Amino acid sequence: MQLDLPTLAIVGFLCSLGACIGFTSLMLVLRGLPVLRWWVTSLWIGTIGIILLGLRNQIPDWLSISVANVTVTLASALLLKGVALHVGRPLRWRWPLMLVALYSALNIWFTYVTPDLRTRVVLFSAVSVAWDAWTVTYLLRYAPRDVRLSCRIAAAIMVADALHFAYRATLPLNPDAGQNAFAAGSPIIITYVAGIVVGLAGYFSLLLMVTERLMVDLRRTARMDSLTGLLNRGAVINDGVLSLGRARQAGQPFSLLVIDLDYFKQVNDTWGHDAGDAALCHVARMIRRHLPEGDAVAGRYGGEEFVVGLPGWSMHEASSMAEQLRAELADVPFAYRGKSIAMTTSIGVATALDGQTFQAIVARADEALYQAKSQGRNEVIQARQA
Ligand SMILES: Nc1nc2c(ncn2[C@@H]2O[C@H](COP(=O)(O)OP(=O)(O)OP(=O)(O)O)[C@@H](O)[C@H]2O)c(=O)[nH]1
Repeated sequence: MQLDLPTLAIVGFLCSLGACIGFTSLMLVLRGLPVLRWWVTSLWIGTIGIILLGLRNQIPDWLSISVANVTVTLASALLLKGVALHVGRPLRWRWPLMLVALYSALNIWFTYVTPDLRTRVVLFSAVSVAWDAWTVTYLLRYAPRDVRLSCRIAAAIMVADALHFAYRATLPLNPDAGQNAFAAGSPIIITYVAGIVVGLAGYFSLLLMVTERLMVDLRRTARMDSLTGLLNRGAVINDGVLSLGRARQAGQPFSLLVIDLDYFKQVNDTWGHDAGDAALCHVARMIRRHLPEGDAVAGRYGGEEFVVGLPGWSMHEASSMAEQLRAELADVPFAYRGKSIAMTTSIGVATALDGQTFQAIVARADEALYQAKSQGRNEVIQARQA
């Protein structure tokens, strides 16, 4: 088998083209994922650059050298923009464009002013290492915890890419290479093969990042109450059980509130269902404001019923938070489209007894809540501690 440079260039081009087609299809299917737009644009522009580089001696030099190199480095800038967006640290154009401009100027200088292929090869490798290092910094420094694994894998692949370019940068320095850096023989062939392998791994790492992000979003959506943004019933039970377990292990108390709006049917009947929805969101916001940092669990347990789990909180502390919530809601009418909607709430409070399950604590808080309802509503009642 003959592994010559033109053959490897064609293989590289075909891989790149395949990635363009694959990622463009993915972008069409996952409409609305902005990072994919950056990455797909980067892949197409990079592929155009590879085509132009491959047409050396068949098209004018200004196309196969200058435009081709600028195009390839622009593709790296677009990839970086996508990565920055993916990790939630959008990057301004100014610095990437300055690197593109600096590299382009040097490339043009060593093509037309003092032509030197060896310097151009070193420059190309150096700027590729710079892009890799910049992108790795974003991936490792800013990746949110929930998508960190795929970002770390992508960073590792980029480090491999940087290493292969660093090695390639040393090849023209070999005295045997003369003005024809590509005459360096098998070492340059090895870097081309490595480039193709790392490139393919790089495409998969982009796919991995997109997949992990989608999985995280899917899990979050499955756990969320779509109206209020709090946890839904299933997630409250799931997280509540875990939170109770952790509190027990740490020898801490665990208290729980069940909050139910009073005469909520009347809110719907009087002001309309949209106003009812807005009122539920208003209560959710209020609950969120009162939540302590850390392990607390808050969710919508039923139609107009909310549950708040408070690990480390005693009955006394939980009751005083419940009283603040009740008073705040009763004292400040909810403003909705110029209307003022008065609302009150009844709250049951319970603290975990020895060995009691999460659901059993909810049931005890629920009993206290119904006592509050039967006593006239707008009240906080503590569950019996026996
Ligand atoms: N707007 C809106 N209303 C809801 C939602 N879920 C449940 N409800 C309404 O909440 C009301 C609950 O009514 P009831 O169970 O009679 O309770 P209530 O009127 O609050 O009376 P008490 O709890 O006894 O004070 C019903 O009218 C439901 O239609 C929702 O997501 N949005």
